[in-house]
Amino acid sequence: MTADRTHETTNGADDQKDPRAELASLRQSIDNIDMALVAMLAERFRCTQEVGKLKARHHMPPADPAREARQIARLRQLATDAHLDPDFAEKFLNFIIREVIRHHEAIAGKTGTAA
Ligand SMILES: C=C(O[C@@H]1C=C(C(=O)O)C=C[C@H]1O)C(=O)O
Repeated sequence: MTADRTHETTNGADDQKDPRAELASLRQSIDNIDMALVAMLAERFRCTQEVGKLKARHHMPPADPAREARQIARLRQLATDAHLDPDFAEKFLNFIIREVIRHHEAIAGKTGTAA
């Protein structure tokens, strides 16, 4: 995409900015945020894989509903404080946790008592 510079202005008013340049700039920020999200998710899954191995070794259940309830309450409060929809934040965390539990079940099934 090429930005058309003919609409550039020096006063910075939103309605006088080149909309294509503004869109490209916002998309650059979105791409940076997505990169950080992927890095953070990868790091979270690296930790939860270790938890899964630990649990399998010590015959602990893959899921911990009490811990999840505390996390959801905390995340909902954080979301509210950040002006993010807490229902969306809860759904997002539940989606991730379901995947983690699936990994833990797979680790327990694979490693059995010898993990
Ligand atoms: C990671 C754990 O295992 C499961 C996954 C959780 C998570 O992804 O945050 C939380 C609780 C457990 O159901 C844990 O027990 O801490």
